[in-house]
Amino acid sequence: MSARNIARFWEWGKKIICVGRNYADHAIELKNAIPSEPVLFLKPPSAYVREGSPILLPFYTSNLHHEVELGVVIGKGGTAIPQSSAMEHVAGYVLCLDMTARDVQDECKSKGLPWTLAKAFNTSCPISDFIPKEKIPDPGSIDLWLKVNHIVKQNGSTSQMIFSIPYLINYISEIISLEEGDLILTGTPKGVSSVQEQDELQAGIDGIVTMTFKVDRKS
Ligand SMILES: CC(=O)CC(=O)C(=O)O
Ligand SMILES: [Mg+2]
Repeated sequence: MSARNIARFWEWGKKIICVGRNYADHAIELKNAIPSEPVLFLKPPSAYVREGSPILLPFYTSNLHHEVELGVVIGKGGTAIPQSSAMEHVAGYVLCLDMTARDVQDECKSKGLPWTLAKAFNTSCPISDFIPKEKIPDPGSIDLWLKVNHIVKQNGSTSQMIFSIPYLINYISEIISLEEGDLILTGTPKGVSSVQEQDELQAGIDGIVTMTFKVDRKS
């Protein structure tokens, strides 16, 4: 059997752990409180979609939002990983979209229900190519941007994160053991907005990666 290649981690079927409300400006734009501890939720591996395939609009939403986020790919698993050694567990990064059916999420929130339908549907996690760790020496200070049909909607720096990557790795791994190939989505800056069928989403980290996805309806 050939050795597994971390650069294709999305094929391994591991966990996708998402952090919500990790940027104060986004929490404020959605009228959410600024959290004192990370807000966590999960996506299944079936949420992954790669360039060349479309983001599919779920039939039950009329308000699908983009959220551009930095994804942290775990290279070495662990439980209760100390912040001081957390970065040793990182293999690299991907640029991610946390596609969110906002109307469904609002309804779930008002009824006290989990966000699964809003966040975990097929194609809800578009990702870029794998970015080796060495290419981003300081992941706590990079700019993420996203355009819809060539118009800039999101442009934020990971320096605005409320909880840093080492803090998140420690916090998450105290509760959910991390494994090689797991992905952590670290939250989105402000500027989320609605997308429609046939829209083109482009996102990037300057000088590092860009990615383009079309929005479509399941035929
Ligand atoms: C309100 C949200 O959808 C939380 C989230 O995913 C975020 O990135 O913030
Ligand atoms: Mg998000």
